[in-house]
Amino acid sequence: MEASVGIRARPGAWAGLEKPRGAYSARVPAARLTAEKLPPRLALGTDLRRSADPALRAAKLKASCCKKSAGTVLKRSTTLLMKLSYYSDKLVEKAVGISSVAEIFQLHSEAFFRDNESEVLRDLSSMHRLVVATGGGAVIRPINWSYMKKGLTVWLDVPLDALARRIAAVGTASRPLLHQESGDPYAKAYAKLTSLFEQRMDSYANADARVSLEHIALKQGHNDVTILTPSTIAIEALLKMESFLTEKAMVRN
Ligand SMILES: Nc1ncnc2c1ncn2[C@@H]1O[C@H](COP(=O)(O)OP(=O)(O)OP(=O)(O)O)[C@@H](O)[C@H]1O
Ligand SMILES: O=C(O)C1=C[C@@H](O)[C@@H](O)[C@H](O)C1
Repeated sequence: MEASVGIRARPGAWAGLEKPRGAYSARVPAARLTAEKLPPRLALGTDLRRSADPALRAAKLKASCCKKSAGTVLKRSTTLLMKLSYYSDKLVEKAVGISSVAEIFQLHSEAFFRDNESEVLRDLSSMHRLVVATGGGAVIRPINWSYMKKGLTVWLDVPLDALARRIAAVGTASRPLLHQESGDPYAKAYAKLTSLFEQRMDSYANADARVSLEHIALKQGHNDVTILTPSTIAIEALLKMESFLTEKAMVRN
């Protein structure tokens, strides 16, 4: 996850959640964004097709900017609307017949990976009712936006420090654009993520909705993005998508 929108949002996409999952329940402050407090049409498991909101009813909801966990939650949360969720990196691996992105970069090249990534996104763009978590670099090719914009795009905006900590904790071997043989893994990952983000931030800003983990944490009264759960992030993504659709409908009318 060198990058993250594509909804991998910033390089590194979403989340510094490297701690054991069991630890969260004790540490997570009571979330303000609970399913009960959501408008009924966005409550988890609700059939969005019956929504009173025509924009939501009509939406072919395709969130191409969520990462794997948030994407999975989004799919589960909208079971009746979404049928499938995909992670484009995995589809590229499958298409190429090589089991890791790192190896694809090594045996072929970044350009070869990007060509395959574009083909995967093109194929997904003709499908309906799915959630796609893209690789973080998917944002850099304008053609990919023409595919991703067939649906709703969401930028999961994760602080670079949280991304660097998570990456340093698990190692950079699987992340070809971040991998360094020597040096402090956190410092190297942070420096590289920063330069990638500088190159890509205008592209991430093309997303229809931005979900800032910093903002969610602040709403919950703290500043630790590492304790936000995929469900909390997915709920915020649904709310942001709803706002986007509402504003779009208002402009149209
Ligand atoms: N249900 C969960 N509860 C808490 N943390 C989780 C949960 N699911 C995943 N995580 C953690 O959230 C972080 C982000 O996971 P995820 O795989 O979605 O991110 P990603 O950006 O797709 O990752 P990568 O870029 O490495 O492919 C990981 O550290 C993962 O361990
Ligand atoms: O940010 C990037 O450019 C990348 C992110 C990963 O998901 C992979 O798609 C690949 O490692 C490139």
